[in-house]
Amino acid sequence: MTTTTPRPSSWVEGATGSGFDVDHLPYGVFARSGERPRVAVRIGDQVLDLSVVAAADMVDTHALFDQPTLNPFMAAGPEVWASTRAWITGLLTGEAERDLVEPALAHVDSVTMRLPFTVGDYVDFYASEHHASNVGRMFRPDQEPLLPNWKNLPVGYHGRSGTVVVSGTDVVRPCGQRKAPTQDRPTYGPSQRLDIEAELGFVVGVPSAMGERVGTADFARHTFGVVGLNDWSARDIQAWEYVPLGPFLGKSFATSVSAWVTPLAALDAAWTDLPGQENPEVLDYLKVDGPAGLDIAVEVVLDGEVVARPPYRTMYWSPAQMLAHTTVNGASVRTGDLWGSGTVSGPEPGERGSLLELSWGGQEPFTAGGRERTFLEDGDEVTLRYTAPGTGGGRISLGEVTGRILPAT
Ligand SMILES: O=C(O)/C=C/C(=O)CC(=O)CC(=O)O
Ligand SMILES: [Ca+2]
Ligand SMILES: [Mg+2]
Repeated sequence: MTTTTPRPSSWVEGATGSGFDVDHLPYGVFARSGERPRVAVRIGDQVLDLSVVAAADMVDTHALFDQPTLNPFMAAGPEVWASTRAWITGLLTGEAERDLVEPALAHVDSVTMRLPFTVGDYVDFYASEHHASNVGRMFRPDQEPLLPNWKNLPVGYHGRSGTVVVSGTDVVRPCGQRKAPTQDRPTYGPSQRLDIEAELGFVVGVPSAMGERVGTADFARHTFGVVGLNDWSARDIQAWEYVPLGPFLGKSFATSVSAWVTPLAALDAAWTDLPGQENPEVLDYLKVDGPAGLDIAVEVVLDGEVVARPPYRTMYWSPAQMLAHTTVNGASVRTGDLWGSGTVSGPEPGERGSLLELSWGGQEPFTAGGRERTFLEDGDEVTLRYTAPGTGGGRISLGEVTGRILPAT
């Protein structure tokens, strides 16, 4: 892990120790009634309207912030990301432009946060060895838990970008076909095994051309940042439909992402070694140089209680390998492409990132809010929280993802 020099704190009240000081500075899109949505950065519990301060400060990229999505800023590339971060840090730590900044601050609770970027393609991976082994044991009890390809390539599937929603959006219980092994015929109806998947999402900033491969070393040139991600999953629909082409309607009804996108630069102190890929050794295009994993701590909150603490650093496949694999056939990526890490599960029972695993297929209920629980009930609210070491010596809080289950329609 990199050693860090403490950075100055912001003069914004409450920023110090909030997880949202100047060592973090995540971006989002906010709106107030009657106003057009614009790009903001978060400091403490305040949103700073970047469109206003950039125009007043005559920043030459100011037009990137007077936008309803982060896409134009994300496409602008690493030099603009770095100069913007340095400019914002100066505004929020120095006194010189405080008169300009203060009127552009608003409490997060006084604005509505929008989906921060227009999602291009959404791809979801399966990068946790512990999750993949647990699911394998439950879905395919008569086979080896990990299929032969699993340690040779990061397994993934294409999801549905049009149903990616921002944190706080309610999720209607999906209906679909399901067939329990004990039934002769499938039935149709509301999912009875509705679940969460605690994941991280990675967002592409700089596109690549068709025919070009993005190597693992080029990860930071293309990747803008990280969001919290809940890949809601209907296990009964999934278990019946997934053979042989993979998840389809069991996961396409909603995927929630955090309103705040943490730029990669805020994770400089979080890089850590992968758990190890020696047996088998991976092909050359998947090799990584140096620490490629991320030390991000996840919390799953159900019914107001933390029910799991999945550690992202235990993931087998790194984000750089997922991007390299996505483009190794010459497929291009676009600004706004989103890829999910796959469910984050650690080796311990209390580190599992899905209710499927926490309740072992519904057979071993766990407790939350003083009650026995298996899958999601109508009215349940689930929040995923994420923290990582910051470059200032403390921890940063990545954007949380929350969603409530509404009854099937
Ligand atoms: O092994 C299976 O059939 C199960 C696959 C998944 O649940 C896919 C998925 O969303 C992967 C993940 O989030 O890790
Ligand atoms: Ca998933
Ligand atoms: Mg999904």
